[in-house]
Amino acid sequence: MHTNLRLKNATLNPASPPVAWAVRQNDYGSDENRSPLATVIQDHGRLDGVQRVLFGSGLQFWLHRLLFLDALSYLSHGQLSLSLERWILVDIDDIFVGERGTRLHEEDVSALLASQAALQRLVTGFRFNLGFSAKYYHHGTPLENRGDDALLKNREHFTWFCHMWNHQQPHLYSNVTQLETEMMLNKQFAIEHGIPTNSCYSVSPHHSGVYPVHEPLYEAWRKVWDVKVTSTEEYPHLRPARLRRGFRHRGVMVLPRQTCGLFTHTLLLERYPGGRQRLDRSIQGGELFQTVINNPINIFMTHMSNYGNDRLALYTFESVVKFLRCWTNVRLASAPPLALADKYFQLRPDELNPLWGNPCDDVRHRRIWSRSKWCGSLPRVLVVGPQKTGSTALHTFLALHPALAPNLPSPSTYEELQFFNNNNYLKGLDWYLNFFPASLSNSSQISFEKSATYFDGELVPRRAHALLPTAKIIIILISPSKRAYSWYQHIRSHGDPVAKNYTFHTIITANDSAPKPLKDLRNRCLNPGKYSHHLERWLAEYSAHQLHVIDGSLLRAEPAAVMNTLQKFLKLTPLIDYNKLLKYDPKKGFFCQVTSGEKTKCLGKSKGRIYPPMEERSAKFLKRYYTPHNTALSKLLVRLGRPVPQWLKDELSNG
Ligand SMILES: Nc1ncnc2c1ncn2[C@@H]1O[C@H](COP(=O)(O)OS(=O)(=O)O)[C@@H](OP(=O)(O)O)[C@H]1O
Repeated sequence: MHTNLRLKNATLNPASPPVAWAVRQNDYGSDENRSPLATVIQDHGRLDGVQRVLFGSGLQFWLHRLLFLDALSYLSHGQLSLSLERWILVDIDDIFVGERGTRLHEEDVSALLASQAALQRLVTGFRFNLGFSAKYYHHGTPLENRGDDALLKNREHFTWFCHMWNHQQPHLYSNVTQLETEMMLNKQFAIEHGIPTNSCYSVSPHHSGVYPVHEPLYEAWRKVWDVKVTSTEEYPHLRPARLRRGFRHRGVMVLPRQTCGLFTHTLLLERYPGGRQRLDRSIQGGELFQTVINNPINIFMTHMSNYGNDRLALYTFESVVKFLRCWTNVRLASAPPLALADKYFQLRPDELNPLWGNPCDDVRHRRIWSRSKWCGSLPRVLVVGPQKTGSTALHTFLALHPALAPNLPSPSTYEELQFFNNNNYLKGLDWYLNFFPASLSNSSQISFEKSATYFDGELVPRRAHALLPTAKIIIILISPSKRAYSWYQHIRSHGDPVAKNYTFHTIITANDSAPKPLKDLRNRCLNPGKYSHHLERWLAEYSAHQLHVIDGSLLRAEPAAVMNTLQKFLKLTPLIDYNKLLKYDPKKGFFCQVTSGEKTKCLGKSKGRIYPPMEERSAKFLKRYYTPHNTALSKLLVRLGRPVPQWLKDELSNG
């Protein structure tokens, strides 16, 4: 079905009359596109009850894309519909910054106002949003300086936001005070010239400091300008554009910015890269048009110089808006950034929490990443737990290896950083990086981190993979029943009020009508032991060869053998003989680190506690409870070609 002709002659399904179909001839666009395009057919599905919309020529043709969206909405009875509301904000960046000879004259400002008035008739509430760097005010030719004055004279017709005073990239400043001082200069200028200072919006030259996050920028913005919203094309990456997202950090909402094809180097319509035809294609159904169709909220960045000369930007926006109004029913509107940010995160609340990537994994990000920071020392090994499986012992053993370096201890979370699983993550990447000093990245040591709560943390695998995609993940598994009991003893001895009030048996057997604190404790006690479920979540992010599963019973009984295998998995050199480093301590009942001579250094009292054995009825309950999970674990380990630990075989035996 490639032409109208064939389509006309086709009988889609003779037994299913009438077949409604639509034919459109592509009479729009260049000559090469003029051949008849077949097109879209609707099958009412009278024969088999399945309604269909069939496309004859793929989705390359822009109109077909619109029809495809309509078809989805139609066939799903509106359930797969996009709203027709489209929000547009056009930032004009670099006000006063442009080079001499490229800046606005008085007539350009008049044209800007006229164009804004024309756009306001098509886009409700439209106003150009002007970002200024005041250091360059009056730095043009005499005619251009009159252009600067015309902008200021008409200031109340526009909305305004601060850019950097001197257009300097914020990541080049390591000092908040310096940034604040320069922002204050811009603010002073705004106050003197009656420019409004309350938009709560700002952007940064070349996205510097916004993402990857430069903490001093966020701090100075908040202090000087009360910035609550910014925008960037860089989160998580520039490309692909359709995957750009927003996030919130330190109270600043970062919105994704879209590309409109206008840059500082695109000064003239007639010299547009690829020719005017290319820009027209983008406007008339192409990239720019599709961008507005695909994004409910569009923030476009343009530059002062796009509005001078032959006023490329005015042509672009007026044309695309007219085209959209002509060919679609979208309702175009504009609003100040703060209102747009609220709308954006109402639509996408799941994006509020950021997902930090490694700035060094993207060349563009590396360029706007402060020189005073580093990323080479980020951990390449994560010991993820779960809790009470011997993770502290393993951490101590790993730290004995000369090729490995643990993170610095945290004063607030002690030996564990607990970055990926809780609110420390929202403190930002710098917080985490500070535990892995830059000196590590120059040495031959590999850094590692152990936080035993990572294993079952819902968000952890995804967050860890975003930052450490090549890391090796180490998991220790012991009998989930024993783990649950050890955990109960652990929190009880830490004075947990619920654990103190209830027996282990009451907690594990609590049903869903039990009081909430009891149910919560039951879940925290039992859920980490659903090993296969959590392993699958890790496997959804990391490939199997990055995961190493340790049998916790072996770690306890034969740590040297376990460490030997682990060293090979981590490809560590030199291979260390742990038989020389560890020794069984009969008093402690565990292997401990050999210090001098016959002496050993063991873990503290909180590891290897003495507590009564588990009640028989609890052991029976847990064995039944964990059977489906243990069965799934056994199958999973076989599927991965990993050994099935003896404790797992025992748990699955009938005895
Ligand atoms: N070498 C050595 N020394 C001391 N303890 C050892 C060792 N090997 C394994 N274990 C077992 O580790 C249990 C504590 O596990 P974790 O370190 O993962 O606990 S925590 O989650 O970090 O709190 C701890 O659990 P409890 O016996 O219930 O205290 C020990 O059984």
